[in-house]
Amino acid sequence: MQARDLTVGHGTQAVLDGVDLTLTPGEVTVLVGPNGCGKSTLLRTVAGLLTPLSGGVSLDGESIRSLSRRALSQRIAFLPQAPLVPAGVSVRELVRHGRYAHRGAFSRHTQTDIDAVDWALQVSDAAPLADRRLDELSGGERQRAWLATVLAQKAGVLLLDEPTTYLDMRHQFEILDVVRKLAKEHEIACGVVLHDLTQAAAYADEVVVAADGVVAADGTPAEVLTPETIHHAFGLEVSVLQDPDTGHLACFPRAAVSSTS
Ligand SMILES: Nc1ncnc2c1ncn2[C@@H]1O[C@H](COP(=O)(O)OP(=O)(O)OP(=O)(O)O)[C@@H](O)[C@H]1O
Repeated sequence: MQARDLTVGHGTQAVLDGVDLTLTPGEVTVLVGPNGCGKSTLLRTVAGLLTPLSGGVSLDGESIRSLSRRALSQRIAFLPQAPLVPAGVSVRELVRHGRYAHRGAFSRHTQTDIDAVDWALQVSDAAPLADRRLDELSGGERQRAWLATVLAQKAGVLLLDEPTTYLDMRHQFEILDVVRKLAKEHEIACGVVLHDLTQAAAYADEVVVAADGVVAADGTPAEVLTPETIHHAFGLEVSVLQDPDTGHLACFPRAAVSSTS
């Protein structure tokens, strides 16, 4: 997936300008930035849910504007930040909806659909919840059900807006492990919004930092997650240290800039 010279926003109001973004099969790209900088707006735009103010998005060289909604859903799976919870729907029924793009509205589920739903429930650790009603689950349980739904879509591009919200620490890491494994083993191009810079450093091949209406930096975690860039984007002084066991970077906040100046 490629976005070139993209301006995204709402109505006539631009939020991010001049964005070049490439999501590559087999790689996890993590989008970070302060609240309100435009991460969700960008993700929704490359998912085809918002029209860019200028520029365009293409999949394998084909503009996404030329694709029908169904064709787009076969190729791009998108998990929004706070999906609306349908009343009375079981987790398995919800996850089955993830297969909608692959079958007609009135056709029956094939064995491929059933296998995809079972697999998605399994890898999201949502299988024990399959027969529970979605509106009766905790925030974290519900998040795993939603994740299973987009995984069942089996699209080549996976876009996740803060998928670790509500999850306890173990499930946060498990979900990010699943995302990374999917990218590496199934050649899926993953774009993920995260707030935790240490998680971004551990799971991203590429980090994109949005701030002040533009992409302020992009590159590998080591190139991007520097005290200078973080200071510029978040107004926060941090120490960036390397975990001697994993080699991953970890960010330790020291002080918000406004409180030290
Ligand atoms: N539907 C909308 N209509 C008008 N403005 C919007 C709409 N949705 C978001 N905005 C505005 O667009 C800007 C970017 O919002 P967006 O949700 O993309 O930020 P974000 O980086 O994802 O934030 P957060 O980290 O808080 O989730 C904000 O100023 C927000 O108020």
